[in-house]
Amino acid sequence: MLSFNKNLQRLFNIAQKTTKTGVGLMSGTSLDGLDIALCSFTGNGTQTQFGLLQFVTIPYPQSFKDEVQRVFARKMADLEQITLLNAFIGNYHGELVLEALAGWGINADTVDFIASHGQTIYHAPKRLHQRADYPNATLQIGDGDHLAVKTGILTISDFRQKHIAAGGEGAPLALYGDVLLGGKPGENRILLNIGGIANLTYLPADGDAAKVLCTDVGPGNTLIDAACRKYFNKAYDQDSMIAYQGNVNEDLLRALLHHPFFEEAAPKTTGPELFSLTYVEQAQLRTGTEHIKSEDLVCTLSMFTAVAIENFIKTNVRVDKPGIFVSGGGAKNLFVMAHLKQAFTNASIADTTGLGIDPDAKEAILFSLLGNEALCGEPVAIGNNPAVLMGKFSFPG
Ligand SMILES: Nc1ncnc2c1ncn2[C@@H]1O[C@H](COP(=O)(O)OP(=O)(O)OP(=O)(O)O)[C@@H](O)[C@H]1O
Ligand SMILES: CC(=O)N[C@H]1[C@@H]2OC[C@@H](O2)[C@@H](O)[C@@H]1O[C@H](C)C(=O)O
Repeated sequence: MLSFNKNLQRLFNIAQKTTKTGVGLMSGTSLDGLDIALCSFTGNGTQTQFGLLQFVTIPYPQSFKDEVQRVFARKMADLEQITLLNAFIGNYHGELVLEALAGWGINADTVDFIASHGQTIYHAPKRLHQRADYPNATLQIGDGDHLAVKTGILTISDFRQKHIAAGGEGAPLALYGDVLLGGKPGENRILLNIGGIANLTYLPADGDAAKVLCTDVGPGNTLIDAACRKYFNKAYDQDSMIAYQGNVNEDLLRALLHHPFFEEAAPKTTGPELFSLTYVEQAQLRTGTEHIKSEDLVCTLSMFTAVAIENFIKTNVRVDKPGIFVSGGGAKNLFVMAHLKQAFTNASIADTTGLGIDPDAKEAILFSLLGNEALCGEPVAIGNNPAVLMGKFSFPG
């Protein structure tokens, strides 16, 4: 009798289950913590029935953030540190999953799969590295084998490489989930995620997948957070309290908005490799605004995020009365949200709660959904994005 690896038998059994339970993990560019979403899935593709069973963000200790910051978005970094972190993060994320499951009173044996994004440490689309002989590239660490062995749960990880191999920039992957969960016939919708970087998916009212647009649009919270860390020793500008104490410096704002990224055709991606404090300091030097008050700097950076989003939507998504649904930590940035509401008086703007999606959980849900597709889906053609199933399988035993 033909015998084969037990892991493959287990994989086959999970893929055939009518309803699957999956854990989605997202550790974003803000480095605030690990988002953990426990979801149930029946079916796949546009027929997916999905439920968010539990969600938690487990904050990272400062010591861990400091260790990741040593290599995060840096052109020059310590190769040993990257190697150590790759194993460490995989194992650490496994521990955090076990902690979350224990907190929910859920036995790990009842979970069919983990879908893990890992931690992006460098994102290098060709538009950034500009080296003709090299492809688009991106690197997420926190190896899936460590998660699988730590938790005993089948783990699917490293989703972005297939996207690049098939012609994409490795991001944003949000569209694969947004199309399945967020579209509504008869409504033009924009699903805007304001994380470290801001990205959006435009879902047209006629449901035409060819017209769907998903792209990064510019900085989200990354510059605001970096300035808060440097000048106020705070992780972020809670409820925009600092921004509201300052004024926008119009010269600096104009200089910040002056970069070829904003003129490039979508879809396009970016990251803190470009939008860093170095970018801001160069703009300050050009405009002689190095000595403005720190409150004015945070206020101007908040306006930069808001205006970059406004400009993108007004130039590229010219539809009447769109419904704009915001997710990510930036949905709580009062200053940015107030500007968007003022800029789009003909649109309805709310967070994604109205879609039945917890705004903080959206990206973790996305990865659980991509995991479900990796197990039992079909490649879907959306806009000019690669029609591929993404993710690599790691077995516990
Ligand atoms: N109450 C609040 N007021 C203002 N900003 C907030 C608030 N709560 C969260 N944020 C912002 O949201 C950020 C975290 O957002 P989120 O978790 O969506 O980022 P991420 O998932 O790491 O990013 P990305 O999607 O780019 O990978 C914080 O760093 C902070 O800037
Ligand atoms: C390389 C990378 O990690 N990109 C992230 C980042 O955070 C927001 C934006 O930049 C987006 O392009 C992407 O994440 C989301 C989950 C995505 O792929 O849709």
